[in-house]
Amino acid sequence: MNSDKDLVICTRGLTKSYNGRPVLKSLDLKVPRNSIFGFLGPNGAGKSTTIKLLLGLIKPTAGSGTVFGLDIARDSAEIRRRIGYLPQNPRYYDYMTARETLRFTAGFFYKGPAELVERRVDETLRMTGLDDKADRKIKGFSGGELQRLGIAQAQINNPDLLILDEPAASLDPMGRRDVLEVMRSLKNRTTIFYSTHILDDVQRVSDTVAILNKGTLIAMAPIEDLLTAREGVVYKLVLAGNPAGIRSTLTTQPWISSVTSTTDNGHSVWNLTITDEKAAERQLLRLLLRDETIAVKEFSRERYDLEDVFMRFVQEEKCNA
Ligand SMILES: Nc1ncnc2c1ncn2[C@@H]1O[C@H](COP(=O)(O)OP(=O)(O)OP(=O)(O)O)[C@@H](O)[C@H]1O
Repeated sequence: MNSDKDLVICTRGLTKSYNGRPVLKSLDLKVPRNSIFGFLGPNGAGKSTTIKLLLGLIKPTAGSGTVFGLDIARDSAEIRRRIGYLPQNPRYYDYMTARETLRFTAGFFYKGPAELVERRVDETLRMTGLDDKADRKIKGFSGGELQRLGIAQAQINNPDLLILDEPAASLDPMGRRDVLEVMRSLKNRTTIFYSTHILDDVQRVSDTVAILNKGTLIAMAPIEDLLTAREGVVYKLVLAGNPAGIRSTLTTQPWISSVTSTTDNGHSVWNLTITDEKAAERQLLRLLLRDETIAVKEFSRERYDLEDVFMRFVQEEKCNA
């Protein structure tokens, strides 16, 4: 696990209530430096509330938090100075061009001689793929272009942390792909904390994910761990021939915890749950190929879809409620 100095955001017991109704319940969030951290949850889960607390725009009812080690209640002005923020519904002056908009933003957040500012505006337009639209009025921009402009604005002062509230929610597949691509390309420059209710986006772009449901954090882990750790790694095999011999060989391997089987079109379809992945990589295929009474039709390592993981966590929450 990360030590606190590797964390850009760290909250402890962070809680927010409105009129006595808790909408965020004792949140312990740890966001590692240089991660693309997907903050996932359905509508109303408390994602925007968390972001507003981190930015110091609202005060916690209980608990505390730090961003860059600075206290979110006490040092919010300093925190905001070092953050780039894209709100859920950004507003633009649509009579301006993209370049004029970024110059305007730079006037507030990027200090330096005019030449340097101009260079930064150019660089930011390039980074967000807007260089060929730089001098067009925003009025005709697509949703995806507007969101990229929003990321460009948030990025103008080279922030140490970008906070994006639902950056791709309202976009069509092309717009979403472009926005996710821009986020991916910024990974080595900054930490990105973004909220979303779209599982697919998290799976495509994040390296770490936290799942929030009804104000409660129900999971937080590197995405790979979340996708594999719940039941161990599963290999799927489709075999032709007589599998009796290989079955008894496999069930005695200490690195296989279970074998379930069905038949499909006369073939045996097996799911093997693996407890030691390295041992499986070394031995499994070799054991199968050694058995001449079977033919291996299919051999694959199954990945859980984040949607499965999410649904399972949410189900468990309901059961524990
Ligand atoms: N100022 C407020 N007064 C009362 N309730 C509020 C206030 N702001 C937010 N809430 C409630 O807090 C809950 C969490 O809202 P929040 O906006 O944080 O959710 P979210 O996860 O960002 O959802 P969405 O994706 O729909 O924006 C909701 O039930 C919302 O109605």
